[in-house]
Amino acid sequence: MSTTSNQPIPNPTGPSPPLVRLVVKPDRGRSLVAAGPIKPGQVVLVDSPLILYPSSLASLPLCCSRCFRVLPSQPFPCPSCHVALFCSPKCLSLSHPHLLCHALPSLVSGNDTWPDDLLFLLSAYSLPSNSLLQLLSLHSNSRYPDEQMPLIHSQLSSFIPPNLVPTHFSPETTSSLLSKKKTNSVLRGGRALGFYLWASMINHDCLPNVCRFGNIDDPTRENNTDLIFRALHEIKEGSEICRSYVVRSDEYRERHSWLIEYYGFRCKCDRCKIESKWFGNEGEYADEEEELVEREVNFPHWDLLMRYTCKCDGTLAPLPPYPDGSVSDIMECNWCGIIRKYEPPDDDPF
Ligand SMILES: C[S@@+](CC[C@H](N)C(=O)[O-])C[C@H]1O[C@@H](n2cnc3c(N)ncnc32)[C@H](O)[C@@H]1O
Repeated sequence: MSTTSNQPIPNPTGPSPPLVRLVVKPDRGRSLVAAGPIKPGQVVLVDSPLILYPSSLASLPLCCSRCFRVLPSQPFPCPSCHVALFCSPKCLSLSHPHLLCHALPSLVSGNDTWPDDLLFLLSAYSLPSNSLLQLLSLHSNSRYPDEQMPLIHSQLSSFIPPNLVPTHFSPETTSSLLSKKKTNSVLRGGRALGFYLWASMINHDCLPNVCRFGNIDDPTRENNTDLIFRALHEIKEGSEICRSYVVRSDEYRERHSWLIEYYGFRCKCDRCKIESKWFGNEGEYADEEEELVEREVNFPHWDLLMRYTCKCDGTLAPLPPYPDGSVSDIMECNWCGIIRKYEPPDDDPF
């Protein structure tokens, strides 16, 4: 059962009309579903970051503070803080979050306990009010430790001059912002963390039907910080769009602990229903032999898993359909970038 939301999905650089709509499901909250039939390889969603900020102080000398590409040998320093560096006059002119800019000289020379959280908070509080509220609307299932909150908020206050105090600045907002990090932040290129409003609405399945592309270092993409979601196979109208929050080749037990720890839910997808019974889990199978028979004979998802798993453990998705609408049989890995023709999996799964 689901409730249709009237909330439109603005997707300026994505498919038009949008291929997804937002619904609310009783067991998992906001969810994206296919607004019509979706073809294998089709771009389902393109999402730009609400914020993107350096994941640590160590990232600052390595990457552009605007686009987060690796810096050239002659970068352009920020004329205000002299700490942030930019890769081009264009990125320099677009600059970086104003509160972060103000705080960076003290932050890099100080000895704060939580510099990474301060980088996030200063970037978030620099957002225009409506974007900050969008960030605050994201789901979270963990609370920042209450005992650390007064200290981190007072450290944060010391970096914000009285004339720049943002509208929603308060210990409650700070606490709420920090609680969003674990469930929603996306690491980009190992050096920046981003929050993406619509991508954050995509729920999990251990047999996902979309995967995420978007190499931040791709020199051919102007919007290099966008995330692009492509369909792995055909998706029927009304079906939920799901990505995998875990490494898909991981065993049930690892997937289960990760999902509980980071996302606070127990996955009940078709794959988990079967694998949870395997030997060593909560299992029905009394011994390893019985389990191996089950894995080889009765695991209906083997072909699906193999077809879309690259040797590097990344996910393979078909290239977007050709202009005439025909589907490509060329697969691209979202992790190592390899492009190869679809090869049927070996017979022997193990
Ligand atoms: C990134 S958010 C996804 C959007 C979220 N449903 C919302 O309402 O904003 C992740 C959260 O969605 C829920 N979720 C995602 N996939 C789920 C699933 N397969 N089963 C149950 N809950 C799920 C969990 O609460 C998880 O912490």
